[in-house]
Amino acid sequence: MTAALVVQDVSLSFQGVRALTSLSFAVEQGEICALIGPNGAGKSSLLNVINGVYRADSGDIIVDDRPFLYPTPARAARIGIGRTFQNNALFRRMSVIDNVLTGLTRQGKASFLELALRIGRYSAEQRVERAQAEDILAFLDISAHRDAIVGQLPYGLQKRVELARALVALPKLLLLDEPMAGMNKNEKAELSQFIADVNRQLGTTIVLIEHDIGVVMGLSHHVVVLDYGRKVGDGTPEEVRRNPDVIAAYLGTKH
Ligand SMILES: Nc1ncnc2c1ncn2[C@@H]1O[C@H](COP(=O)(O)OP(=O)(O)OP(=O)(O)O)[C@@H](O)[C@H]1O
Repeated sequence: MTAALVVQDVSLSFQGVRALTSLSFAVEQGEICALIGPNGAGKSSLLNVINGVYRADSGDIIVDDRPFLYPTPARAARIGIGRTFQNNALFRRMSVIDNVLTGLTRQGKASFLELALRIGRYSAEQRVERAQAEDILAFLDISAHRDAIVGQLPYGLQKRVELARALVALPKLLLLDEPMAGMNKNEKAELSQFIADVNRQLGTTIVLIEHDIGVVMGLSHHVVVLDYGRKVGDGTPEEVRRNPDVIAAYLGTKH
């Protein structure tokens, strides 16, 4: 089976601080892979390398068997990589539907003139995009909030809107940076269910960073553990839970 993502010998440093050191692992198609590790282990940096926010000092990111050369976030979106961020990055004063539509802005083919005059491919594209956005709102059960101002919604719903925005372009690979951060138990259970539905029903491969080990064990098929930028565990949730190096990395660490 072709891996959806291969991280191959990736290293990254910031002015001499090593964030990632010779990191390698593979994520199979259709998997939910959790990245775990103590604060500062390099998890967010790794997501930033995968979707082209940072350029690795060395090593390769391989997506669907093809090296992802000269990565940028725009190129990542074009090859089917979607992303949410650790801190809610929604437009708080805009409506839910308008926020979700911003997840599609790079897809249109209408010319500048068509856009300016709102003619030709512009209106056809708008109809298609609107339908795509409505579909994803329905899938995540937030259609009733389509016209609500995002900043006025409860936090759990805002996180679901963020997921909708990342999903509206139907990415093959979805990167979620701490999607449950700041949530209570019920909100976590609800979002976990939606993430599992996305994975099963849309077939999206998912890589997520999560600190709540209970959520990780319940949701993921595969767990990769980082500590000080190095991989210290890689396997099924059960294998990782029994790995003494992983236990050592977590001992004395509050999560
Ligand atoms: N833009 C940056 N400039 C300088 N150093 C950075 C930058 N981003 C990350 N680092 C450093 O790289 C290392 C890894 O950080 P990173 O944020 O990737 O860890 P993390 O595992 O995501 O942590 P957390 O769980 O706290 O989000 C840390 O030492 C951090 O201080």
